[in-house]
Order: sequence, then C-alpha cells, then structure tokens
Amino acid sequence: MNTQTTSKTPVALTIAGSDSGGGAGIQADLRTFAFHCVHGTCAITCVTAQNTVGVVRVDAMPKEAVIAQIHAVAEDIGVQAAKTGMLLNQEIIAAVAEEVEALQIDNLVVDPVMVSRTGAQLISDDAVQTISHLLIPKAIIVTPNRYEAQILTNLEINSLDDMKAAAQMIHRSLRAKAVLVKGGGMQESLRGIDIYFDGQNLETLSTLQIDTKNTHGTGCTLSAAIAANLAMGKDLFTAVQQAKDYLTTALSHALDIGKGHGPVGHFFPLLKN
Ligand SMILES: Nc1ncnc2c1ncn2[C@@H]1O[C@H](COP(=O)(O)OP(=O)(O)OP(=O)(O)O)[C@@H](O)[C@H]1O
Ligand SMILES: Cc1ncc(CO)c(N)n1
Repeated sequence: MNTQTTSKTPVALTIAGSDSGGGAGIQADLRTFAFHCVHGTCAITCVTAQNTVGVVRVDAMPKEAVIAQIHAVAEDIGVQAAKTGMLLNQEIIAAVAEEVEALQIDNLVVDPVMVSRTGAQLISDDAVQTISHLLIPKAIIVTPNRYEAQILTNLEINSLDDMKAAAQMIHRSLRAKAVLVKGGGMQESLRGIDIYFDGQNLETLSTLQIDTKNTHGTGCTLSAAIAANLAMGKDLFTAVQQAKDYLTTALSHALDIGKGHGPVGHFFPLLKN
C-alpha cells in the first residue's frame, strides 16, 4: 500500500455562497475542483435556501467570518488560484477585495454574481459599484453573463457585436485584465457563445449548443473550472478554453432532478456509457 501523501497537489479557493440544492455556488465549485484533481477549499459568504425552482431565503455570513475562512486557508494550506461567486453585500465584497490584495492572490477569477438568468438584480446598487471598482480591477479575469455585462457597461446587449463591445469596455473602463462575456442568456442562435478579451486578443468561444432546461450552475462551474486550471499552472487562455470544454460536457450530462432547472452533471468521467 502506498501511504505517501501527494505534496504537489494544486489548491484552489472558492469564496461564494452555499446552495442547499447542490447545483450552484460552493457545492458546484468544490465538485468542479475535485473533478480537476485540484484540492478545493472554501470561504462561505452566505447560506441560500434554494432548489431547482428558485431561491427561498438568503442569510449572509458576518464579514469577519468570511475573512477568517480565507485567512485560515491561506496561512496554512496556500492558494494557487481563487474564484469569487455570490458575495451578496457591499461589506463582504469590500472585505474580500481587501483580503485578496493583502494576500496577493494573483490568480483571481471574479464571477460577478449580480443578476439571475431571468435578468432580476440580486444585489444592491451599492454592492454593484463595489464589485466594479474594488474587486474587478484585482481579477485576472471577470466572467459576467449577459445581464451583468449590461449593468457593468450600461450597454444593451443583443448581438455578438454588442458582447464584443461590452468585453472591450469592461477591460478599458473597469481595468479588468481579461473579460469573458458569457452567452447563456442570449437568444437561441447565440446561446453557448462566449466572448474573451484580454486587451490584445478578442476571441469568440463557441461550442455545441445543448438543448436542455437543466442549466443550473453553469456560470459557477465555468469560473471554478477556470480557477482549477489556473491552480494547475495553465496560462489564462488555455484555462478558459479547457474550462469551456468541461462545462459543455457537464451541461450535456445535466441532471434531470427537481421540478425546475436541474444542475449540470459532473459525473461524466465516472460514467461507463
Ligand atoms: N444551452 C447551452 N448550450 C451550451 N452552452 C451553454 C448553454 N447555456 C449556457 N451555456 C454556457 O454556460 C456558461 C455560463 O453561461 P451563462 O450565461 O449561463 O452564465 P450565468 O448566467 O452566470 O450562469 P448561472 O445560471 O450559473 O448563473 C457559458 O459558457 C455559456 O456559453
Ligand atoms: C449560491 C449561489 N451562487 C450562485 C448562483 C448563480 O447561479 C446561485 N444560484 N446560488
């Protein structure tokens, strides 16, 4: 029996909310890290009571508790890459931004969770401003969906050209090092197409469109997979391309559970057929 521990295991940290339904948030992130053979650590920002139909209740953690979790992980285990998801309120966002700066976490993926898939704003205007001005400039990449990109730019996004203009504006005016504008909320012909911009390269990432209502956790899974790939030392564009492939495969194995939108499925490497 081999009793040695693995010394070079990459470690990623997710700073996000808990989803009781297990499809998005911390649960999706840790599962994604695990399926990339990356050790997953977490700082829970809020606890949601939700399922495949919707969010019933959200309770925020005190900001001190969020920071203590990040500290506990960073000072002992170390963090090769991190991602943020639902940060919920201005206090938590500002504290996380400060901590990320203090710990010099360079591989930071910011999924600016602000708006539901239907376009409803989930956080206050003050919190949006704090994400824009304190957190996004610290990210190696920010991954807004269609509606989040609209809020960040004040642009209407209806076409591929609009997605490109938004990615360029977020890079320029919010000082994001790189941007991925996601197309899950676009009309059918553009669904599954994402725009990547890093200040030099403007790339269109397209995949097979998956015809499913079970799309819960797509954004969380994608940003966690990018963080996992960065933790493994991949360059940013490779990390994004491979994360997109992982997400597409997971989406094509989505789970038909619950009465609403089931979660993307991560078990495909274990399935025989
Ligand atoms: N039907 C689909 N077929 C293929 N890819 C899809 C489909 N729907 C979404 N995607 C992809 O899923 C990823 C997440 O995009 P989306 O716009 O859904 O993010 P999000 O709104 O942040 O997700 P979430 O619902 O988890 O909040 C993107 O890469 C997007 O292109
Ligand atoms: C906890 C949590 N984070 C993110 C999302 C967005 O999918 C969600 N529904 N729940």
